[in-house]
Amino acid sequence: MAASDSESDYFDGGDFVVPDGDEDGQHEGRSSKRRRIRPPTRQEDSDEGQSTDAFSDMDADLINDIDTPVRYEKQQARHNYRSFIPKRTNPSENIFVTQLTQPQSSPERIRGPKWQKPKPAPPSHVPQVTSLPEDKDGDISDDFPDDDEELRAAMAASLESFEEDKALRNGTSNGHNRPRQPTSTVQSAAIDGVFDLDDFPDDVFDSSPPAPRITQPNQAASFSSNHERATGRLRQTNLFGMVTRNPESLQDQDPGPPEKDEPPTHHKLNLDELDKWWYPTNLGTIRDYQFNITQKGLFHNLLVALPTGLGKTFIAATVMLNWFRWTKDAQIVFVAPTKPLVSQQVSACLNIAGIPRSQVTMLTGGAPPGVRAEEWKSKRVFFMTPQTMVNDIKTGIADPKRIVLLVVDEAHRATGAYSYVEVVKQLGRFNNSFRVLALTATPGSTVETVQEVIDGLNISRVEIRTEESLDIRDYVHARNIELETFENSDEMEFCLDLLSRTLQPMVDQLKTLNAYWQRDPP
Ligand SMILES: Nc1ncnc2c1ncn2[C@@H]1O[C@H](COP(=O)(O)OP(=O)(O)OP(=O)(O)O)[C@@H](O)[C@H]1O
Repeated sequence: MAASDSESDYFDGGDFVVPDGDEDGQHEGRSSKRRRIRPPTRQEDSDEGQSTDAFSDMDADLINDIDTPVRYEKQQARHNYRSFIPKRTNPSENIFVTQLTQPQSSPERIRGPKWQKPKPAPPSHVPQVTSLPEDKDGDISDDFPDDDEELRAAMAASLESFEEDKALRNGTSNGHNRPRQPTSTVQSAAIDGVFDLDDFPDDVFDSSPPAPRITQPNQAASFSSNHERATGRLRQTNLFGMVTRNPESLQDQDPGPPEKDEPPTHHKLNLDELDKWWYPTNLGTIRDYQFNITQKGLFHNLLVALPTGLGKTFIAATVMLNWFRWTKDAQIVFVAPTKPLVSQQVSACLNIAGIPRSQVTMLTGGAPPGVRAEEWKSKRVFFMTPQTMVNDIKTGIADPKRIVLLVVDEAHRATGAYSYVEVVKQLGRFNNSFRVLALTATPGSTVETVQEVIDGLNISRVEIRTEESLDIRDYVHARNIELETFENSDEMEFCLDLLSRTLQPMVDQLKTLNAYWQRDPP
């Protein structure tokens, strides 16, 4: 497989290219795919409105840093981005691939070598075998491992194709009209072992892609003449005349998923931004796994299972930034299970991505409904708990049709009747055009639990990495765990006993309500 093929597979079908020069070579393997572009100007963000004070829970430094136009401009200047422009309009297929270092392929495709005895060629193509040595009974000599007519036919076709290749490369013929060598001569050469290495295509000994295409000798010949003339490329065959895989030959056997026939989204799209997506580079090195997962998250309802500390928030912030830019007034909601987590994620996201502060708010149940209603009308990015979100949808404060992206933190909680599931259910009732990005470090201990999360959040694709995954190994720090066991002192035991006795009446009460099953307090 050519290097460019591998790379395009790696980048999800080579969908993203740099439109013009200014290549940035600082990240290996990406020089032709990415370029640094200028940060957004004030003009570009001019429709973002004014900042408000509804963000009272936020980090004071953060607010100081971004709450005035001048400071915001400075903050934007600090952000660096690269933009990626899809070559195709339908950049990725619905194929489940979790290890992006492998080429994308349908899961049902047979991998590894596959060999099938060639079927006999039709009579008109069956070569003469007059030159094959025979013993006195007319049988083929034992010098040949197999006396199979089909095998000889295959070998003849294979040799024929080498001749075609040679003729093509010498430019003496187009391979289609060239005068045919008498078959018996070709076979004699095979028997005498007089192959010229120059006759082999350059890539004939390259390691082949997994499953060679099974082609009949006569098919190989016709493939050669049509395909090679069409593409100007040589094909790779093995000694049995089978054509090995190449991207063109895959098309007829791996059509991919059917085209989706979806109605267009009701969200107002920002046509100027639709042809590219942005990837912040202000954190430093581009990490391949983050880049690949982010790209998937933009186009699929994605469950990301990534160990702690590997930058799930960065992925979320980048997906949010792009949906923010792609749409004109659609809303983005980031839900986290607790208020402290929500607050932490606001700061982290705003520090990473260049979403304008004036469009962001954090809504908690503590804010009066009037304030919340006002925020839902005027802001585009919301950080909140799922319970608040459900309430706001049910009370009509939030318009579920305006939501274009839902980011779910600690997504493993999305089971049973947890509010995450309810949020997705409520959104789905009114809105058939919203993306879900679910983040977790611990997707679940059983397949059933993970499936429940997938079902509960309408997930269509999963990206899982463990600490052993190849593409994250460089970023996982070795842990040195030292275990020390301490005995409780008498004083501690006394306190525990007192606490236990205090809790006992409540535990008994819970037991009678069938809400707790143990005899003693935990
Ligand atoms: N590409 C990157 N380059 C440098 N630092 C990064 C990059 N991505 C993330 N980080 C940093 O790694 C740290 C952990 O990131 P983050 O909190 O997003 O991880 P997480 O996976 O969300 O963790 P948790 O599971 O605890 O929520 C942060 O300090 C963040 O700034």
